[in-house]
Amino acid sequence: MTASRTDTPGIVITGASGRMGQMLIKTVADHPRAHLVGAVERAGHDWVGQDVGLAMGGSEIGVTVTDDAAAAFAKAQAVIDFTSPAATIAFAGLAAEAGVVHVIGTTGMSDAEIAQLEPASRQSVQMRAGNMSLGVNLLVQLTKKVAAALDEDFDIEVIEAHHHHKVDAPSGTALMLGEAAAEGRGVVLSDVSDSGRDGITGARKRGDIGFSAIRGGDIVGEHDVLFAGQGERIVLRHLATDRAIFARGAIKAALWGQDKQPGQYDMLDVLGL
Ligand SMILES: NC(=O)C1=CN([C@@H]2O[C@H](COP(=O)(O)OP(=O)(O)OC[C@H]3O[C@@H](n4cnc5c(N)ncnc54)[C@H](O)[C@@H]3O)[C@@H](O)[C@H]2O)C=CC1
Ligand SMILES: O=C(O)C1=N[C@H](C(=O)O)C[C@H](O)C1
Repeated sequence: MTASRTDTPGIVITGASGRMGQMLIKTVADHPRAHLVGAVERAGHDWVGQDVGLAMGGSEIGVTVTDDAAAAFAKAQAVIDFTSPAATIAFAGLAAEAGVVHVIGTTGMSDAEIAQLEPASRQSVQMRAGNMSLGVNLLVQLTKKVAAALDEDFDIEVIEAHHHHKVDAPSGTALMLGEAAAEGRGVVLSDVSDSGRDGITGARKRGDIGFSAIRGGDIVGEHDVLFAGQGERIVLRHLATDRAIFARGAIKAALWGQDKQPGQYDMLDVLGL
């Protein structure tokens, strides 16, 4: 990791010791147009008080891990947050108070939890996406187009696979793809969503959008959108093999948000898709 220019936007990473936290710290520290100003972990975590570079097993980078998010945010222009729903709701309020861009990658949020983010977005730029990669966001647009072109003779199924540590299902990406398919078809996802099939489920209902989740090993993230018709199938697929794709997208969003008005945005806004 090299020192980045300090005249570039300063970024705080929350959940610093996590899989995404560590990837983000490396990617920000090496980024030519951003620099790391803070690393936040939950109170009581053994990284708190340590230099984040040393805690990650590398060389010192001069940023001490803290559990004082408000103090860290006060020194930053953007916060990149891949943590948990409860932490993200708290960070949204703190980001609004500090007036910094809040990039949210956390998934597994209920509709009620998502609604709790809105008040903060009146005072800060909030960019939230279940997947920050260019490839998945392109796939979202392709899914919408294919779903709009086909009728209900084609059954839509979203199939995802992730590592065995993942705690939420369907994945945030699967839900983005399901929403895109529903939008293309002109229906509301919650009216047609079918997930967690088990036992005597009855025949598949025409028009449903199904979800299946695989969990195993170190799979970074794989998503198929299957359009299954009579005598033919179309499969749109994205395979993530490196978490760097999510980190690069999150930093792009943090930089993009610097001159935007407060409000809620997604990765399609950032990428102009
Ligand atoms: N939107 C996207 O592109 C992507 C989203 N994700 C999502 O990001 C989230 C995190 O994923 P991972 O890094 O794999 O999980 P992880 O479990 O490895 O890391 C989460 C980190 O957040 C920390 N944390 C929890 N509460 C906290 C608090 N109050 N203050 C500070 N830190 C706190 C934990 O201690 C942990 O270090 C998940 O919801 C996952 O689905 C993951 C990859 C890509
Ligand atoms: O938890 C993960 O790892 C991932 N989560 C996101 C999701 O829920 O879709 C994005 C990516 O697939 C990795």
